[in-house]
Amino acid sequence: MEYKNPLGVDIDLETGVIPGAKKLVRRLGDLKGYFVDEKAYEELLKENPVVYEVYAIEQEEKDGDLNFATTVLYPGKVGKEFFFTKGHYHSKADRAEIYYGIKGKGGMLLQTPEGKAEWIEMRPGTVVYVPPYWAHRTVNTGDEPFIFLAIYPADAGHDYGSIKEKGFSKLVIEENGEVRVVDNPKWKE
Ligand SMILES: O=P(O)(O)OC[C@H]1O[C@H](O)[C@H](O)[C@@H](O)[C@@H]1O
Ligand SMILES: [Fe+2]
Repeated sequence: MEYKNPLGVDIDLETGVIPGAKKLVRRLGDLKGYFVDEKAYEELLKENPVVYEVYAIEQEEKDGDLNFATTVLYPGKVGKEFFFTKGHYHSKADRAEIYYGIKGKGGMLLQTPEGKAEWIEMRPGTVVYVPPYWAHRTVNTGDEPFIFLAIYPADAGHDYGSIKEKGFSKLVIEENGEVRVVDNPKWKE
């Protein structure tokens, strides 16, 4: 039997950086078609800001193993809609996930394949359980970076297709200075 080495790393709780992790950067340009207000999207695209960064420690895609990653989701809006992560189902759809809020303010939109949506607020210390089969997207509803940790099965994979095409049935927007979760007018069943 060949054993893997255990690993301990310290997440920088101010910046979300995991030393030695693989860094992924997603700019607004990587999120084409994701926001409802296309005019506001094109306007902000001139600056093409970084929307989020992911620091991941990933293992081979094997049953039984675990990956973990921090995400630094920057504050901002496209029209009324707060910045969010793409959102995905797992390729192995029955794989669950755990999120843990580290810094800032936001939440998670979850959705079943039938379009039933849930919104869970997250702040530092919040643990969110993502059950099998639910798509999940995080949203920054504050004015500082929203940083969280996620732990997920190494063989879960990311299935972006249906969210990219259809979006979530709910939007998280700012209206009169308040955070609102409203029906998505462009949602396609
Ligand atoms: O992949 P996205 O939907 O863009 O979300 C960004 C990332 O958020 C978390 O860190 C998850 O653990 C990652 O698996 C995911 O890739
Ligand atoms: Fe996931």
